[in-house]
Amino acid sequence: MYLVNRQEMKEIDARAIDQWRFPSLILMENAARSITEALFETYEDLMDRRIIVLCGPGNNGGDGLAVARMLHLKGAKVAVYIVNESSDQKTSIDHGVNREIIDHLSIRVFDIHREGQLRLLKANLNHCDLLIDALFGVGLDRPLSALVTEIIDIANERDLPVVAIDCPSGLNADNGQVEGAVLECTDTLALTLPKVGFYAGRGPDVCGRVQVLDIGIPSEVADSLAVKTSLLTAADAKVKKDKRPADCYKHQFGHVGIIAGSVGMSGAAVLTAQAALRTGAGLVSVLADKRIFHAVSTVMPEAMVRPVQWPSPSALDWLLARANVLCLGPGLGLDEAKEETLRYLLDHGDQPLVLDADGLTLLARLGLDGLKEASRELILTPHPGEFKRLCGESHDPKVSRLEAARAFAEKYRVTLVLKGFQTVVAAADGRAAVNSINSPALATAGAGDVLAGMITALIGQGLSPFEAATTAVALHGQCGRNCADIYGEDSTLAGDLIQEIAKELRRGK
Ligand SMILES: NC(=O)C1=CN([C@@H]2O[C@H](COP(=O)(O)OP(=O)(O)OC[C@H]3O[C@@H](n4cnc5c(N)ncnc54)[C@H](OP(=O)(O)O)[C@@H]3O)[C@@H](O)[C@H]2O)[C@@H](O)CC1
Ligand SMILES: [K+]
Repeated sequence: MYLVNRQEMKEIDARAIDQWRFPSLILMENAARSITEALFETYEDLMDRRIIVLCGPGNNGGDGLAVARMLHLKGAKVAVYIVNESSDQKTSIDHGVNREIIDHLSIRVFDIHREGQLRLLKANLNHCDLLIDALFGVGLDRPLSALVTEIIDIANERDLPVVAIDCPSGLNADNGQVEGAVLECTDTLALTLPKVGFYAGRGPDVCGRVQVLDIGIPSEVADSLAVKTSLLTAADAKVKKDKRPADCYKHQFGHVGIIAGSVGMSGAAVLTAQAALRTGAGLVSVLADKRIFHAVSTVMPEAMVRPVQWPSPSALDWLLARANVLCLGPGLGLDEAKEETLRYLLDHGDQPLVLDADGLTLLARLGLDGLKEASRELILTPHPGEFKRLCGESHDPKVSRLEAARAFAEKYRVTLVLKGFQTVVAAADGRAAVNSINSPALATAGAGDVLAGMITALIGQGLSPFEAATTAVALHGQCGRNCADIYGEDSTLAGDLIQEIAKELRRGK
């Protein structure tokens, strides 16, 4: 699903109106109907609640007025407060139309133009059971005024359920930043598409549950725009590849080469390889330090494990001659021999290479300058600490994770998987995706090794690095959610995730 910024959303609305000839009032009416339906679905006792709709002067406020009308006509208890402090009390055209309609109904409508008029709102908020936020949507383009800030502060103090129409007021839909105040919402009902700001900065704290509502704009309108950002949802956890033919053989499904594990970290090699096998890799070869060879090979009879004394160009040549994709790093260690191993691999072979964990620390030591000229596709999977190390001096904590990941991937011509809550995947061509399939169960040792194995296996089966990374990230998140249900968030093991890969892949067929 596309994830849009303000400009893109406005452009989609404008094209729907100008090129697809949808009257904007019809879109507003559709929006209000979808929002009203969602409210009834989300709050079963909606008819018993005392509802306040806070409206701003623009179309977001117009949505609020139309929703208030629909709720009122269904018999709900609604009061409307319209906040408009512009000197001439100007409103958008569609806001004006909806205001006229509502003025002919028996709904209580109050105008607030200045601070002295807040007394009634304050009193009514004490007896309110649901607040609908229609102050500002994607049109918020400057810091909030003192009046609006005060209203938002008063509402936040009440600890009420708050439903945002399109976007929580005060949240910058481009980057999740907040200047001054933001209305803390229980639910955000996003119109047409989710906004980038929900998944950046303060967004995740203030949006609550996000639902995306259809308001009748055909999907072709968004397709006609070159939107480069997407949101990974459950639909992305399905592997987009053909069903295996009846007469298939293992060499059709890729040969994954893994360089991982060290004394004390043999499990990292095992988890990476098992995850690759469960994700459909036809063959998996592991180069493992000879001191952990037995530990790795005995628990994993399905993989080909070669004992190695690092550094070993001959072992790497052996792997390069066989594997069609490589993964280096999980539990590998950081000694000189490993540095030499990575250097050798960067200079030899043309298979896509996934660098994870220690592989990334080694890369940071070697320096990133050569990456742009690399003869192979590189996929880097850092957690925030490793990313900071990779960026070095250029790391800017003020830049959002999404934009930092996108800039890095473009600059170094790599696919970047910036892990964490709402993992970001970015491609060298500027595309990026944010994952919404999260689970605290994934915060466990070895979960990253599993993800690295999954990404590598999917590349081995022919998916592009970006496709493989986005699919694996969503699938991994879904496995985390399944494990949280089965074992609980606290007790999930990385190995449990691997069992879930099998169930999810079967389900996705
Ligand atoms: N277009 C469509 O087809 C559809 C749009 N839809 C809905 O419209 C929303 C976008 O509507 P929008 O563009 O009117 O912007 P909106 O979020 O209401 O805010 C702009 C207003 O607020 C004002 N203002 C801004 N910042 C301010 C501040 N800090 N402090 C005070 N005032 C401030 C600004 O004032 P101005 O700059 O004009 O002086 C203007 O009056 C969108 O999120 C969705 O909900 C749906 O109905 C579906 C169809
Ligand atoms: K809003």
